[in-house]
Amino acid sequence: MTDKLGVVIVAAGKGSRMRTKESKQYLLLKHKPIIVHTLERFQRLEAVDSIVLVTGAEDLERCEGYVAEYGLSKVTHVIAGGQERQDSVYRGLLELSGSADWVMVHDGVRPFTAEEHILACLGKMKETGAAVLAVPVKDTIKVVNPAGTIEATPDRRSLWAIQTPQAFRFSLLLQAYEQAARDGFAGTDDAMLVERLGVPVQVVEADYYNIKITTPEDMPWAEWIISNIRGESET
Ligand SMILES: Nc1ccn([C@@H]2O[C@H](COP(=O)(O)OP(=O)(O)OP(=O)(O)O)[C@@H](O)[C@H]2O)c(=O)n1
Ligand SMILES: C[C@](O)(CO)[C@H](O)COP(=O)(O)O
Repeated sequence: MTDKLGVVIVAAGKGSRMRTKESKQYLLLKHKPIIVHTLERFQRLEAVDSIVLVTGAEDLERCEGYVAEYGLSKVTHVIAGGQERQDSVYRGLLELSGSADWVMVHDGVRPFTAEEHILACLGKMKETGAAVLAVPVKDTIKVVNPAGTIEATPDRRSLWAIQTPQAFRFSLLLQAYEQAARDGFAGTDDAMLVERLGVPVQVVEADYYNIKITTPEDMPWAEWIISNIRGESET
């Protein structure tokens, strides 16, 4: 059996919560677009065989330009995404079909995942078939009803904030996406689609620097992380 690892990096969102004219994945950090920082993290991993970059239809040429300019030789496909993240991931999976045994899905706007955490996620995936990075929540979380009244306080020890990469046996994730499409089910991450098949997904603890750049206040934090913790020489 072969052991090929494909990566789907999704970057076809509009970044509406960032409220910038330019989509957030193209904002610069240390003179380089965020999406390039993210791609470089996976490009340098020996375990990765190929990367599918999923982007907006209007940004295909720009992204192909980045692939050439930054020598991202593992990016084998640059394709257009869909309306929702789930549609974009599904299109990426279809490109890898037949060439990958394992797959990692990653948000294009998470440029600071530590190499040791990606490798730990891969290790757990090989052992169990499905693993995702996450961190324990630091706040007390409440369930609040539409009238603004607290209904419950879940035990914090069981709550984790889920990140990417999310890593799976390829056939399992494809099956989960096909089933979700048949059922018209929309989830907010990849694990949800696998969970609903009744297949266990393992959580691997990462760190709080693996942020998804989402809203304007994330940018100064991202600048600080890249300057102090996850520069190009750090992993
Ligand atoms: N149709 C979509 C929507 C999202 N994404 C990608 O999924 C990742 C996580 O999504 P999120 O942070 O929610 O990005 P946006 O959808 O761009 O943000 P917003 O919801 O603020 O518009 C991002 O890398 C984003 O580009 C995608 O590929 N295709
Ligand atoms: C997949 C994800 O990164 C997990 O935290 C996240 O769900 C994706 O985007 P969202 O639109 O911010 O939920």
